[in-house]
Amino acid sequence: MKYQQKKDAVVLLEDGSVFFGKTPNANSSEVQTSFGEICFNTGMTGYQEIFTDPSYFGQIMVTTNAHIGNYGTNADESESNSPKISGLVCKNFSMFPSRVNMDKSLVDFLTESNLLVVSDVDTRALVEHIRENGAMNAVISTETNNIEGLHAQLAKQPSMKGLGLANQVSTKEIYDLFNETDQTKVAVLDLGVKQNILRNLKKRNCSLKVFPFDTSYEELMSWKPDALFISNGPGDPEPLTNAIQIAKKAIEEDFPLFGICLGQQIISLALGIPTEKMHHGHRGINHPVLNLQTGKGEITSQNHGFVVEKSAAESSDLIEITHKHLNDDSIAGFKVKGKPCFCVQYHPEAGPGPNDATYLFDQFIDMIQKK
Ligand SMILES: NC(=O)CC[C@H](N)C(=O)O
Repeated sequence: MKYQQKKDAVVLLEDGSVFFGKTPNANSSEVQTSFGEICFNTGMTGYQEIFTDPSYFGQIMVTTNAHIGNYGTNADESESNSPKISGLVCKNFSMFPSRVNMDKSLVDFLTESNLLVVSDVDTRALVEHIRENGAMNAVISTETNNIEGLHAQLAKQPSMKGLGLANQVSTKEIYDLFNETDQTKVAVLDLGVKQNILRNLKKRNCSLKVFPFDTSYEELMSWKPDALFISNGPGDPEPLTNAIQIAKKAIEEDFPLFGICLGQQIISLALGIPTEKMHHGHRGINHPVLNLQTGKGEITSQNHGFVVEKSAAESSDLIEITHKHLNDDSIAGFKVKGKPCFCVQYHPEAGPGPNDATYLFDQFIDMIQKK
């Protein structure tokens, strides 16, 4: 058998808390260790989309759904070319997946990318701990007898606050996604873009050119796009000065601009409205949002650990807040007054998650056509 016996493993948090589990995929003769910021996702399904979402780069994912891996993986369902999390912590990890259209087991999918899985963890206690004590760095390891040594190494890891990570996940080369029937040229600034965003734009007859995170505004414009899109992505938005400059120029020049998640944070910083680190973030597929323009609720997919500073957003006369998160009243979306520019903190593309908010892509196309 390819994977023999489960080996003991540990989840150690920055505050010294220790949770024990087993790993189904560590090489039995080697020690394996991985660092990252610990976070949890409450989605009951969609683990492959979550693990391959580039916004999770640098994070160890705890899944609250008790069964992970039971429907395997399928190459068509990835949000990028490989898993992007730093490691997985779960309760029950299935070694015997079953689904008609799966092409690989989750254990193979993750092991091929050298990703450590720690299962059999009391994830309810772990999640409660993160909820109460906030986001922090953690290490997962098969080195269960060296807690002190691991803790010393963990103390040297950088904090997620202040960390720019788009350079780790953005495309290295410019690439095109064209359709015969394409009508609208959209330049995508790739800070870690999810495939489902590109699919949603293509579905609406957009010709896309995807640019690396450090492309200049002038180079983006030299393609003569009709609009600009700033993507989701990992890390703190604040160090992404080039992206912030691009948003600033687009807004100044009345150039159509749409941003999702990290994209919203970048647009906010471009307007001088600061962002801040949240206590433990929003990550799941049933986050309720109120659309303040229609008065309707939307159930949304979310994945963010930073947020636009609420008091600064509310007192800014540059923006109109269009969406609010119904759990904590945080800023879920805004538009820039008098400019063809809007953004949301959540994921209208879903992947995974509900499709309540896909109208935002239509709104983007309408905005471009009006312009
Ligand atoms: N999904 C995203 O774009 C996340 C944005 C940012 N990295 C955050 O955690 O808030």
